[in-house]
Amino acid sequence: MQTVDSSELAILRALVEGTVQTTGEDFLRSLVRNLCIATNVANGFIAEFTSDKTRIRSLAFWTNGEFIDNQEWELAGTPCVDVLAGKLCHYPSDLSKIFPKEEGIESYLGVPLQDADGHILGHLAIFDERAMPEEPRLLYTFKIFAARAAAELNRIRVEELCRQSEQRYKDLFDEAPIAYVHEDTDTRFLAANQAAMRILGITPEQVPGLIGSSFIPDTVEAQQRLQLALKSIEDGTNNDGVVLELRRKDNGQPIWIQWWSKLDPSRQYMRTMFIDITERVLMEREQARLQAQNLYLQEEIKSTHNFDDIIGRSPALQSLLNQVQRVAQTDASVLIQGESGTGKELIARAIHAASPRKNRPLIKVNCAALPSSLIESELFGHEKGAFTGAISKRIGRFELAEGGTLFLDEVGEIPLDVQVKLLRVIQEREFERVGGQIPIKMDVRVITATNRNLLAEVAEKNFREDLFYRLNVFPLTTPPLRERLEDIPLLVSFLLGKFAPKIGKKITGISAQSMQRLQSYRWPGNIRELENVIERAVILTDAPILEVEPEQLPAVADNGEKLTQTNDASLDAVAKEHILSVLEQTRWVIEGPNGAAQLLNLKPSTLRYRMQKLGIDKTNR
Ligand SMILES: Nc1ncnc2c1ncn2[C@@H]1O[C@H](COP(=O)(O)OP(=O)(O)OP(=O)(O)O)[C@@H](O)[C@H]1O
Repeated sequence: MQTVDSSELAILRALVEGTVQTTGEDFLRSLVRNLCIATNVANGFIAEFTSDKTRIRSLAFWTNGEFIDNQEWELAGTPCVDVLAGKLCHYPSDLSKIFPKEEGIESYLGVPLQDADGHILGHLAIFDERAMPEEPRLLYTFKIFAARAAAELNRIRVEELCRQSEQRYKDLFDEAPIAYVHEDTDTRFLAANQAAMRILGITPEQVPGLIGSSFIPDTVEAQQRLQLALKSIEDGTNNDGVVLELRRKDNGQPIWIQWWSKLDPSRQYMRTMFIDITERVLMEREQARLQAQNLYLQEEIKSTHNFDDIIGRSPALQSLLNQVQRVAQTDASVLIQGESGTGKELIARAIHAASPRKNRPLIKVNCAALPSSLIESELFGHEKGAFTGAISKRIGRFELAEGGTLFLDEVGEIPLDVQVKLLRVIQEREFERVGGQIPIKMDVRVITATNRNLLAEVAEKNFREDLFYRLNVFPLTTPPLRERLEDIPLLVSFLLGKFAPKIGKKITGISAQSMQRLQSYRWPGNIRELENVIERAVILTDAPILEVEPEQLPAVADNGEKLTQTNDASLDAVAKEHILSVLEQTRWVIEGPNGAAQLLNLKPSTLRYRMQKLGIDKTNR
């Protein structure tokens, strides 16, 4: 055993030097050892009580100049019982007589270690085989050591509580279903929880230093949203969270989040929370698509209320219908060529109706009725702000036709730049909205029709050859009416059944002479013209047997072209004259307050379509 420096200073030095450098277990060992040296007692220990307070467990144990392993022992029958009761307890001699269990031990000095609230944290004790007289210096020294020991135990306990609470917070942060990110004020990531990493498609290694704004795609709309979001954070008005569009880091997939961000009181970093609302946004998009489709289909029902069966038994028509039946079962692109009014649209609808897509919509785009600048956005839709006038997002016809068929009528009118895009879309089966960057997958069958000679347009470089072959996988030609004159009686009876009740006339048939007249006419306007002639005759007739007078059929040149007649009274001719005179009057201005469309009370697109149909072109004047 070491000799003791008896001065108070030496004791305090032993205490300070023995414990100042260390914490935790080392501190406790050093404290016990120095306590024994300072008090000149052979044995000492610091211990804690088990949670049921029946046993005692040492944290540091010094015996005769060395540490021994920590141990646990029964409390009952030892002087430690008094210590647990919160008392300092000193047995200067004869300890083993009072506590027979402590055989060979003569003296004992123990004290409870308490926190500021009086809770017992542990127990410090020294004991010896020699007597331990009750000297003030001994008690004084002992109490100083005890105070330090209590402070350290308290510190250890608080540290443990902090560690547990931090762990709880970390678990909560990590495993919360809501995404948490700590970012510095430049949106550089400091930490991200598991939900955030899962939503953003990043790994823990990628987190430090990632820039939050790098998740935002470079589209007008997404960037605008970000600016609005940042502003609302600055103004403190983002209480409901802002919706942001992001791209996942791992696969570039678009995601939408509802985002809250707040500057930490330290102003060093931002506490950001978000939830994944991609599913909701996609559902809303689908809902918008369905609403637009619904609207389109309602219009469609109105405009096709006269849609009826295909009438005719001529071999030319029957062979066409045979091909329709066959091609309908496939997904092949079909190009229907034929003169105006021969029933191309009817055939397109028949293909759709006989195809496996029949329960999905057939969406029609009349490419001639649209100004070329709008065709692209009509077909593919556009994002808000994609171009001047794109005030809100628009869903294109390809999207409306999802799962069904898109019928591009007058496909020869599509401008060359849109032809390139159309070709790519048909090849890759995906497209982007104008001004958008998200590729939209599509499952759409494309049927096209034209009354132009598309091959000649290809030769003239007005139509892309590659697109022509893409569209013309299965070519169909609708025969002109003059090549199936034998269908005229059937068509006439069908048309009488259609118009007479509508106009309110009782007509039972047509005179043989009139029928003969109809069958010897060349029908340059085909069935549409026949419809017009019959409708007009029904209006004019009062008898139950319909008469078609020679003057009701415009004279036709040998090549099938209508002869220009000064007294041409057909509806088309009258309409053409009227439109021409209005156009002259507006100096060929179509749109705007003084445009021809306004004067004729038509939509500009409808007027353009009619002009095209009637062959009205400024360059021919
Ligand atoms: N075989 C037929 N039976 C009954 N009606 C027909 C038949 N073919 C065409 N029609 C009618 O003739 C009119 C013109 O047909 P449709 O619009 O399909 O022709 P189109 O070739 O597409 O014309 P355009 O090239 O001018 O667009 C429609 O009212 C249609 O119902």
